[in-house]
Amino acid sequence: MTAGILPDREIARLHQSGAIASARPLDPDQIQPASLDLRLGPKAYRVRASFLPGRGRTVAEKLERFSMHEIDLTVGAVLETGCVYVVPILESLALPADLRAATNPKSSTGRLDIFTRVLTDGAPEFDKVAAGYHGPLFIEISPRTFPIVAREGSRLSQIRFRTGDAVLGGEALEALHAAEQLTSAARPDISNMGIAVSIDLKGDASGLVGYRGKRHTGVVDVDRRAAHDVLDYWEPIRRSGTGELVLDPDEFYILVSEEAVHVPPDYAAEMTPFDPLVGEFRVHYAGFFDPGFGHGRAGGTGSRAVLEVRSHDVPFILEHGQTVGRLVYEPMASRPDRLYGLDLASNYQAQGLKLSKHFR
Ligand SMILES: Nc1ccn([C@H]2C[C@H](O)[C@@H](COP(=O)(O)OP(=O)(O)OP(=O)(O)O)O2)c(=O)n1
Repeated sequence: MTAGILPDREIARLHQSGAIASARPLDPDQIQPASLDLRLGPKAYRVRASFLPGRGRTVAEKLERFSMHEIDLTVGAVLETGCVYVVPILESLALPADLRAATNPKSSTGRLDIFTRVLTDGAPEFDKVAAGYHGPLFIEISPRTFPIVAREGSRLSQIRFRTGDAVLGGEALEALHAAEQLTSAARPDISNMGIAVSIDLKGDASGLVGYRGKRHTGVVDVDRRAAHDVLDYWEPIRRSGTGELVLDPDEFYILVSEEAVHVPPDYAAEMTPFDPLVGEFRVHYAGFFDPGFGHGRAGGTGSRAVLEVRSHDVPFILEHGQTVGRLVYEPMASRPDRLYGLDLASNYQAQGLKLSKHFR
């Protein structure tokens, strides 16, 4: 198979062959152009603290030691901020030896500041699924800003499957940018680490720059769209005279990229946080960008990247145009049948500054 990220059709094939098994039939829109959404199983475990199983150990073994309480998700339950939960996922894997995977919170999950990571048996790291992995998947969930309601079947994270190592280096990325214009920056900073994405602090015509999460709000139901009023959960942030924004330590911000970004149909991208050694702040969740995101023929012209930003330990002054992340591009093993924004109920195509789909 050609090196790269597996498209929708190949993910469906993995499901048919049993390499992706599920306790329930897949939801009709669960397979995305370059990823599969993972669904919560019927039970959550409230654990004392986050953990990794480590080599040779199963997550179930560790849950026996660290679980404080079991929660029934068949009827839905509130997951509180500051608490850590582990939930067995409905899908499990029996990957062929040449296929590995990576997981990531869905964009909607990152925008709600729900910290999630996926665990596999024997894993020394979060969010990486070893080539040829056979076994269950578990998700660790820790809501940071808003308490949430989740239930069996809720989709908080997603998985991408890849073969080989085909991430584009600096020169290949320069060539792709010359052919396809990956960001709207006049002279983008391109390196082996990806193409730079910077922050917009000028805002829209009304001067709106972003949002800061409120504290002590009501719950957000992760399965309900346009169900919550923005101002009950978010404080709008307006442009300042100087074009700076001081990030309060441990507050959560939704901001937007200065550049429009573009993922051509034969590629997928991933945003990586800006090197935190350079600053005390970081784009917190970043995430997967689908083939077709921001693509003109898929109705995406002008799509910006949404940036979930936090400062740690000290207040940090962000300035307009500062680099906050990098988009790393990787070819698809073959072109997906469906692109983001085309034939899909895509929530964020052609977005500007956009909160998650749960708000109206
Ligand atoms: N920091 C990020 C991460 C992603 N995206 C964009 C690019 C993705 O292609 C798109 C959708 O991402 P997900 O599939 O993760 O999001 P959801 O599944 O929540 O949304 P949808 O229902 O639209 O697929 O959001 C973004 O603007 N900013």
